[in-house]
Amino acid sequence: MSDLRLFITTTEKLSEVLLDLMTDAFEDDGYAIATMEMDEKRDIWEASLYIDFDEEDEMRARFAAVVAHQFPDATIEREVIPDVDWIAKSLEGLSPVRAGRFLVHGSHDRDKVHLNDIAIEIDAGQAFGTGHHGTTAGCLEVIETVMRARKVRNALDLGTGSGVLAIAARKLKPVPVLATDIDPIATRVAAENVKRNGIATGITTLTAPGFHSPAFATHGPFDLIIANILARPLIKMAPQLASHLAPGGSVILSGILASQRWKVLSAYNGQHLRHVRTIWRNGWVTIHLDRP
Ligand SMILES: C[S@@+](CC[C@H](N)C(=O)[O-])C[C@H]1O[C@@H](n2cnc3c(N)ncnc32)[C@H](O)[C@@H]1O
Repeated sequence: MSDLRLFITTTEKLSEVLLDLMTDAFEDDGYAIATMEMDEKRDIWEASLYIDFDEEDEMRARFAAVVAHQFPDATIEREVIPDVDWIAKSLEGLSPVRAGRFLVHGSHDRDKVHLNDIAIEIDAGQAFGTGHHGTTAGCLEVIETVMRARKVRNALDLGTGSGVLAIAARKLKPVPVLATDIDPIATRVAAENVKRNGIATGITTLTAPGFHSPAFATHGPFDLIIANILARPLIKMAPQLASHLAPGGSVILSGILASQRWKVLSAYNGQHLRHVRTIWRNGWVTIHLDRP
């Protein structure tokens, strides 16, 4: 388990350069690497390397050597990572989460919704997706950007979990949304959450592994495909996902660790999709691509 974080404070652009250098140097040794936005307005980012206490001297020297050429003036700072009680932490994940105009909140926080919020009510339960995870929040942010900027006539939320992203898309624009999950419990929870959010029609929930159902052909091709799963299945399903994307369509991928970003990007570039933007949150990335 990592106990210590060594990090360099930088800007968004330079954090990407640092991430590449760090990935090349440390990924094969199994070290966790992350870039995090600390202050959006002032463009302050941190590029971090997670290590054990007893290797601090050695790893600090390696880190300094890796960045020395391109960042000769970089200061390597350190932070001790406190022990976290993850069970307590997950139960505590009940405060509302803001991502763009979306506010994802539990039923006990209805009074926290402001006039201009697009509120999504999800209680922590048996399916993933209360908005607290960096991947969900990243997807919400990109959904808003895409649906405002592009002509989206229908959407697919693959790996819907609690249904949070499908609900978000439908609340932004009254387009048909197909929400699927490999797990029948998730599909049931998603359907309940759709109703609870006052959406009577427009979202179809379906249990299916990957693209294995004729429903994808019936409902597709899609102008927007959102898939917050994990890097490995996303890489594997790149050809199928691309084949269900309409011309000019957009794709939002998440569940990807920062260190896996290039592998996912190259799988989707291989399907002639173009990288538009990456959002980094707590070591996870959300990738927005489109079909030119
Ligand atoms: C990280 S959760 C994402 C939930 C929600 N979309 C969100 O963004 O918060 C991933 C979901 O994908 C589902 N999943 C995993 N592999 C899948 C597959 N091959 N096909 C469909 N769903 C899958 C899981 O059951 C889980 O509910």
